[in-house]
Amino acid sequence: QESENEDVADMLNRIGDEYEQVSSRNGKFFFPKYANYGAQAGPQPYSNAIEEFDFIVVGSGSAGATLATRLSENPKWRVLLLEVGKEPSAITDIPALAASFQLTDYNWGYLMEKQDNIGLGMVDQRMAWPRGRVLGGTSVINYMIHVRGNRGDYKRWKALGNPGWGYEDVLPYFKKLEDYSVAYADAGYRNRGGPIGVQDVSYRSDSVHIFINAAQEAGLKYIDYNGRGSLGVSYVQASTRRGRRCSVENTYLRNARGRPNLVISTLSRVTNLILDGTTVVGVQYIKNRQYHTAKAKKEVILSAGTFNSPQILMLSGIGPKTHLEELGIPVVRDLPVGETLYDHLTFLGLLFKSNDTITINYSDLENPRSFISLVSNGTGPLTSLGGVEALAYIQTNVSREKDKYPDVELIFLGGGFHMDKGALYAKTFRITPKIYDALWKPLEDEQVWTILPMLLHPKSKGNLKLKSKNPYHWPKLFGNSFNDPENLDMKTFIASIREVQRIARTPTFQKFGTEQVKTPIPGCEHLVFDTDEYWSCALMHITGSLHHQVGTCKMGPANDKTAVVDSNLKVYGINRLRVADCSVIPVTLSAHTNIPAIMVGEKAADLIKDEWTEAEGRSNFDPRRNIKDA
Ligand SMILES: Cc1cc2nc3c(=O)[nH]c(=O)nc-3n(C[C@H](O)[C@H](O)[C@H](O)COP(=O)(O)OP(=O)(O)OC[C@H]3O[C@@H](n4cnc5c(N)ncnc54)[C@H](O)[C@@H]3O)c2cc1C
Repeated sequence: QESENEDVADMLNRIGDEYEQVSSRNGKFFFPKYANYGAQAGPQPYSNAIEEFDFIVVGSGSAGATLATRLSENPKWRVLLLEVGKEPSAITDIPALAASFQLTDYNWGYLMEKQDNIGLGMVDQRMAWPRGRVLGGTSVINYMIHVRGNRGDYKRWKALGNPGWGYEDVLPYFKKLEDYSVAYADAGYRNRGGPIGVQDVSYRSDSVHIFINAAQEAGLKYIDYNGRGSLGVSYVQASTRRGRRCSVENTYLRNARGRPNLVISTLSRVTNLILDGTTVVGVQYIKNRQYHTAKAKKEVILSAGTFNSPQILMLSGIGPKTHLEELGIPVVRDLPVGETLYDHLTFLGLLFKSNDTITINYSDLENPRSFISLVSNGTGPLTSLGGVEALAYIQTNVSREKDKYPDVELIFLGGGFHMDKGALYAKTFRITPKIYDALWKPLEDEQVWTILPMLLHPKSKGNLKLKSKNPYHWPKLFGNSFNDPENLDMKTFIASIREVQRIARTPTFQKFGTEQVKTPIPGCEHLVFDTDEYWSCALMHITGSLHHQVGTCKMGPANDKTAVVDSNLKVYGINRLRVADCSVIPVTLSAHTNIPAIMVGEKAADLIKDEWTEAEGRSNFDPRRNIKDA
């Protein structure tokens, strides 16, 4: 089911789908025709009052909630935050349950389009591309791995022609957002007192200590990967406080909610921008099956995420001309929206057995005492980030970088998909029952740990297109993975598998009888295990996404034909419109993307405050004060 509410979708389809200019008491607006059908049954075109705000932020995820919180620090500005999802529940704060929220309606449930050389071991050959649809967005359903990325990532970002986005520019925001308490920290790069807690995970299996020692024995340095450099190994750092999730909802937003100038509207789906020529004057959204209009005196900022910000732009006539014309959407501005999409892929089948009891004991999670430890002192098995215990950043021998720069992240799990007997983890990755039964089922009672190698800088580039002009239809998401002309993505994966094998062969691991699981993956049995050909086949079957898609509203200078926004996050050729979320990130990052998205939200707030405070004339109000409560 590609539309999450067929009822409304059908109704919208019945109404017809021409676009037209609509006059209202507030002037002439550009609406899809189906927005203006007051005589028919169903949603009405307007709620009674058209409310007016200074700023409208669309989407309350990692970037949007951060931005709305910071903008509403100015009591003179009225800010509207629109979110299609509902409120999260206290259960989402429990780190060990992270994976389970993907199977709830807190997840949009997007799927990558079928491709013939990847996802062969996944249901319908389609990879899961989950996204949070809840107040707080994906920060409410993610795994809470706290990573900023490598200095070199931001060097590349700036070098593409984006002043203000180099490492020295963004570091103050990474510091501002955090409140760290990890034991091993590169103190000059860290900060206390920000909204997002950063902790070590209190619960660790024996296997993670062994991994950390073995990785060092194999030559990796122990590091604070959020410090000056990120090549090396470390216990995972978690976006938690007292062992519980720090989302942007329960940190930034929850403290800002009492402000009379911040209006938060959940269950509100923005369908399109309202344009007066090429100036954005507001948005149209559906709430309670009724159309509403909100006007923005200053700006609209799209923070609907990598899939939905480009969707809203295109539904509003801002996007690739030919594509919009194919769908019958009148073109307001021809821009390469959706034409860049990078993702982080991971190989799911690198499993190692031990003859000693060293891995996570899954039944600890179900023990009532674990719940008591979490509630009473924020410790215990339930603080585990869904089994993620350590990270290592490596540069494989096929990397073409001259500088020291990681090309793969190794994610250490002190367990694996076998732990829940196929009930959850394998399902979230859409592994077919045939593959689960062959590879993981025989391991259900064994001591098994897993390494997920994550390709940091894929050479393949995907894209996003609209399926139709119906706002309830999912956009089409093309990963286009493993399609780089030199096959470097596949080669880097294979090189990383060799590195992991080297770590597993260290005396430290061998003391525990460590042995790679050699069960052939169904579909690859005809190949000799552990040859490059075997791993290529395995990669085509069980490589999954780690959900770090970026780039669909790419930032770049005016002469960059792939750019949608400039370095101030402004959409080219359109007035009073910015995008602030992962979609603007123009490069692959050596990071998971929650913390970079919050950084984008923080920086967007300062860009906007600077511009409008200047315009309004400076007053005693200091828009950059670092409020204590948020
Ligand atoms: C399962 C999973 C695990 C992850 N684990 C980690 C991790 O451990 N560490 C990490 O750093 N990153 C992780 N990530 C990635 C990271 O969480 C996301 O990249 C980041 O949160 C995205 O932030 P964003 O602001 O771009 O968008 P989002 O946080 O996705 O926010 C977009 C918001 O806009 C809303 N929206 C969309 N369309 C509309 C509309 N039309 N009208 C109104 N509202 C709308 C959405 O419902 C959503 O709330 C994970 C992602 C997933 C899916």
